[in-house]
Amino acid sequence: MTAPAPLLSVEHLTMRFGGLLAIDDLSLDVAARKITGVIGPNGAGKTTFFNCLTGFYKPTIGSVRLNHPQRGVLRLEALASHQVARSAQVVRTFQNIRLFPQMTVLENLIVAQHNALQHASRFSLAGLLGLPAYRRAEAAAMAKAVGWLERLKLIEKADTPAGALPYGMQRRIEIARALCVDPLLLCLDEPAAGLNPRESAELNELLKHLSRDEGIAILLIEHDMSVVMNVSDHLCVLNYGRKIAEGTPAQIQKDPNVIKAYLGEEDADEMRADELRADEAIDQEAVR
Ligand SMILES: Nc1ncnc2c1ncn2[C@@H]1O[C@H](COP(=O)(O)OP(=O)(O)OP(=O)(O)O)[C@@H](O)[C@H]1O
Repeated sequence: MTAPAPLLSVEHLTMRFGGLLAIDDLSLDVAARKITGVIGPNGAGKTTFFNCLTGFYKPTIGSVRLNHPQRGVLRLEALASHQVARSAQVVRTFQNIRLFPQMTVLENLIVAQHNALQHASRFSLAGLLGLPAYRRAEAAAMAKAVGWLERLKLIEKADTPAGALPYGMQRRIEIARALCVDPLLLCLDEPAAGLNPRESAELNELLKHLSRDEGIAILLIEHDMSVVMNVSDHLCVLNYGRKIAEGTPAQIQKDPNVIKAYLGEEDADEMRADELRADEAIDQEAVR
């Protein structure tokens, strides 16, 4: 049986800022309906990678092809950021929370759908006159927002200003807002940052639900290993802009290049020596 075509194919992606090579010849496939984690030490190029995928940066070299089920192959590197979200249905969240804090949770989710509403209003006239097409689009936007708030267990907070809610809940609202754009691929930049262990565990469940039950592919940048190792189907490790390893979480955890990148050469040697000593101790114990 042949493997299904990847949802996203990144080929030879390179991003240069003057003399700095932030992404260095990166190639990576992202599977549909799966969670792909992108990890690496600070400054490895993870956010730059997201910026190249989502139209915020034009890569210096390389291509990013999305296999859209209805629209065929789309070249993301040639699209502006609003087209990446609207036409390619590749949606992202940011490291820092970007909700409208004075608006209610529900309003934040409605605003995310302004493109659909703008179209239905034919850029204001139909909206001003309250024509049926606009009213239908408004009702659909409301139903979608309420649906996601229910599924993400946020419905009780629908009328609360987003800025008044705890940090972990605001992170969840950001994900709910991104879901209102019907993503095929959801790119999450450190969604566990600032969460306590209980909130991180809830995030794990949510991400698994979105990929397994809702069929949404997720690209996940995350430093919190309790999240990324738990939920990822596949991992890509970057260091100084280069891919240094790729595989399942179990493979990545024992990859010597990854251990070296995170711990440094000396600490990695020390860790290997500790492991050898522990193995020897077990062998001696077995002989006795
Ligand atoms: N707009 C920019 N102009 C110049 N250099 C940049 C720009 N954006 C990122 N960089 C540099 O590119 C490199 C990669 O940065 P990036 O933010 O992608 O790393 P990261 O892996 O996301 O790091 P962190 O985990 O700390 O968020 C860094 O050296 C950073 O200083």
